[in-house]
Amino acid sequence: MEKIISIKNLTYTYPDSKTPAINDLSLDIYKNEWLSIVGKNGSGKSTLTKLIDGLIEADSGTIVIDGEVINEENIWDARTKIGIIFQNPDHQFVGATVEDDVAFGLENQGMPREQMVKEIDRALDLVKMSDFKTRDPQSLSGGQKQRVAIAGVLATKPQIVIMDESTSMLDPDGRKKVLDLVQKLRQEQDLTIISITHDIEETELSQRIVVINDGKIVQAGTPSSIYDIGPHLTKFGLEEPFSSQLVQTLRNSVKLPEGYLNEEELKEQLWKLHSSM
Ligand SMILES: Nc1ncnc2c1ncn2[C@@H]1O[C@H](COP(=O)(O)OP(=O)(O)OP(=O)(O)O)[C@@H](O)[C@H]1O
Repeated sequence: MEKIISIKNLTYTYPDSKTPAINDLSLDIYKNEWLSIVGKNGSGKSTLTKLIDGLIEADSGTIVIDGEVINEENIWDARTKIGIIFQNPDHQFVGATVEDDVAFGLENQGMPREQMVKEIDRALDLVKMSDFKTRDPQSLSGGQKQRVAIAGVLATKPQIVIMDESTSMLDPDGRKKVLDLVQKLRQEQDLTIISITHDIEETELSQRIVVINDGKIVQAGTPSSIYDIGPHLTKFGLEEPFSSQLVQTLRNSVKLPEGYLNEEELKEQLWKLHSSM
């Protein structure tokens, strides 16, 4: 597997703080993977994002993006490879219409008008929002707003998309739709997804989870292996996933296979039990 980001011994302490927000953290992220970074409030997730995107500079350690050690000279080039989708889409809208909004990142790149129109259409088509081109972004639902925000990011053709609590303001249905879309785009557009969240439920579609606490990685593994530590997640200020809690409770009365079961697997097991009764 090819690395797209390689972080080594990264440490950062805010100027007015005594304890490091990121503390000797090392992490490799691979091309086309979906990595979830989870941790409670204040664990260091946003600081790590800011370091990766070059908004702040580490006190020590290195970040390699797409083969280049990041420094003051090449950070702007590295940033063009990264797109960030934030928690509250209202804070990212700058245009009066959906298409103006998607155009924003492209205008910043100085793209000629004709090519820009094509790119906007392509990006809106990818997120199935072409019919909303002339709408005021503020008039859209939360899920639609996030799809437009994703289009804005995709239009600039990043290799890496960082989702910073991007679905935390959506209802369960809106959240599922956005996460399914991200999964599809990851596969079709060969993107690397880094999703940052304090909500473990949001990580099911990712391939790997790292749990951070006090600026350090305290657990890493596949979603099943992380969900499997169930109640121990509370040690890091995280809630045990609902399906994992349910499985623990059901195990007291029915026989279920070992290990973590996701919702689909649990449904299947319960059907089997039901039909054998
Ligand atoms: N501008 C700042 N100045 C000083 N300390 C800061 C600043 N921003 C964050 N911190 C501290 O750094 C640590 C990590 O914060 P960070 O915002 O990275 O956490 P987080 O995991 O993103 O939290 P949340 O989920 O609440 O967004 C915390 O102890 C926080 O208080």
